[in-house]
Amino acid sequence: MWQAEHVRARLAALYPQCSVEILGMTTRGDQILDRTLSKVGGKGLFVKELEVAMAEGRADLAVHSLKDVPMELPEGFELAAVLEREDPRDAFVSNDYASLAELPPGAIVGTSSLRRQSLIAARYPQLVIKPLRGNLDTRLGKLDRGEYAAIILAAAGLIRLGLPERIRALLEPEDSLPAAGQGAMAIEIVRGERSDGVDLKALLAPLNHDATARAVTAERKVSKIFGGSCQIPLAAFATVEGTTMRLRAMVATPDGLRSAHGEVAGSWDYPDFLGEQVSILLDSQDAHGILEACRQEAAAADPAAAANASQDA
Ligand SMILES: NCc1[nH]cc(CCC(=O)O)c1CC(=O)O
Repeated sequence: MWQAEHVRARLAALYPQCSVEILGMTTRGDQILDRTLSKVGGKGLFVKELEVAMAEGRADLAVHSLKDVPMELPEGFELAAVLEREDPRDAFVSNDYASLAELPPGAIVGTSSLRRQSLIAARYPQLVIKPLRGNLDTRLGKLDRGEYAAIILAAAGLIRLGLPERIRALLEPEDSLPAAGQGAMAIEIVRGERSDGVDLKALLAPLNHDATARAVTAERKVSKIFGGSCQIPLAAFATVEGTTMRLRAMVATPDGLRSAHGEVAGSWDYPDFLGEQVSILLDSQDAHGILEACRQEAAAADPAAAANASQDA
């Protein structure tokens, strides 16, 4: 809702003659709180209901956290704009400890992200990772009630909701490489002109942030190459300086014991190419073997879920 309101306010400032209304919706991703997303169908759960509303003409655009948007949109939909990225880093949140390194052995860390789980398990094998779902208030409430010693959240969500003081430490990309698209918002529309001839994409173009859009294109290329199953800890993070893009990526097993890392840099004019190049680097460290191991492990644990799952960042 914060994100929708942000887009509404920006459109109202750009087009004072237009009225922009928010149609609040709850998605399956918001409702399913007892299971990790990877087990119930992944990212698509946050966008499907909004696409139905657009297809039925009840809404013209949908505002998403880009991290939750599947790599391939259904036929007839497109991303019209990617907004300037908020802080893309993961945040360490705790009432009693200042950093992951300070946590005592056996301390319980909350996260339902396989990527965060894998990174923590690799560096801090003495910690215990427990699932954590729900909206931000729910997650913080569980921390405050002592169910966890610490939790890991996207800094962007805490900042947007006015809770930056809850961030005890920001995890640097070197330690916790962000998920593809983390911290960026995207606006999805029905492809093509509206029936009344309005070109929504052109109207939304001023909201597009070029450097962010190029960076997330590279990141999402990596997700596309290795994606398809939510059972995979996957990170992809691009930064832009001038017209040079630097792209880092990682795939790993959930236990963090096997991982592949890569980094490339090049012109920001070829984000897909950079995504392919870094994927080749990962493959030279047996990334596909790692993914296969993840798939087999997931299928053994829960065959039905593994069959229809997609990426949960
Ligand atoms: N998967 C849920 C989700 N999708 C986007 C964000 C945070 C905001 C963002 O990354 O833009 C979160 C929560 C989290 O990761 O803590």
